[in-house]
Amino acid sequence: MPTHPPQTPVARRLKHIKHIVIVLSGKGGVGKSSVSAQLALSLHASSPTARVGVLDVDLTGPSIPRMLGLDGHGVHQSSDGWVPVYADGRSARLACMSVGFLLKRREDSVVWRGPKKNAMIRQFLGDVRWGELDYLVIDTPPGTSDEHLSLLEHMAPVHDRLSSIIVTTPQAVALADALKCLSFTRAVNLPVLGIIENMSGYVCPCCGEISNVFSTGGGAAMAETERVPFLGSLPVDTDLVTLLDAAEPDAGIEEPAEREGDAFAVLERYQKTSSAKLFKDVVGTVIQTMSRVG
Ligand SMILES: Nc1ncnc2c1ncn2[C@@H]1O[C@H](COP(=O)(O)OP(=O)(O)OP(=O)(O)O)[C@@H](O)[C@H]1O
Ligand code: SF4
Repeated sequence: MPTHPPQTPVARRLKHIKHIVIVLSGKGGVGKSSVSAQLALSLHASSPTARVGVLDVDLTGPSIPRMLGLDGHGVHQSSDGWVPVYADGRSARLACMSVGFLLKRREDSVVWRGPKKNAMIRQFLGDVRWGELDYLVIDTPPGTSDEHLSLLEHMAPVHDRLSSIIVTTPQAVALADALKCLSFTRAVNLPVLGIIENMSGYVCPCCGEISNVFSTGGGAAMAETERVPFLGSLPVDTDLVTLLDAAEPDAGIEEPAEREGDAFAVLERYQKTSSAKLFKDVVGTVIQTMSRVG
């Protein structure tokens, strides 16, 4: 009788997740977290039944809770592990987990050495009750650090369901770092769904016209040279900043039920931004490519 190797806690937890997308960037501040948040919001909107999770492993700079309007929420520890925070309330189709939910205040910082970060990542992967998901989006720290290696090591049993997206801006320094990221994915045999060029031009808040303030097209050129799909260009969109950065927790609101309103507002308002319209095409390509990869 053939014997199967015992499943690791991570493999057991991630058993019912169809696709896992790791979002990477070579440099900080290029919009990796906002792309992760938009990817989750757009995948959620891509079908009335899509179930999406977002895991924020940017341990020293967690911004996903704020971007999804979930700041101030806490994580519930059940007898069967951590229950993620749902951005869409009882529909429970958009689940989120971040170290940000474990900090007392948003300003608190995480000052951990490598082994503690590794343990936290293992706990995130092995202890969160995601249930059945179509997509799990993982936001990572900039560059390729210990966190990335821990993540891939713990997820080795589900490697066949992993893929990645690389986010860059058009500037030469960002592109050079994005290239390092691409070389990392090749070294660890991680499929790349494509490259996104963020902050590529500027959307005029008056007329919606896109102007090229800095150079654009570097991401597309890099994708062509490196024979990686180009997923699209996202301009600087002031509506997006207002939405993702202004989801400040209201000091007067303490009840979780009232706080839930912030997340619903983000879900609704995002779909009205010009970024959401552009991102719809990105997500269409991502879904198509993912079905070929994993
Ligand atoms: N297309 C865009 N239009 C306007 N603002 C954007 C856009 N993309 C990102 N931003 C803003 O730029 C800032 C940095 O973005 P974000 O936090 O996503 O970057 P990051 O690469 O994840 O940074 P970190 O180094 O913290 O990991 C945020 O204030 C975000 O709202
Ligand atoms: S893009 Fe159009 S509306 Fe916007 S500032 Fe220029 S001219 Fe005015």
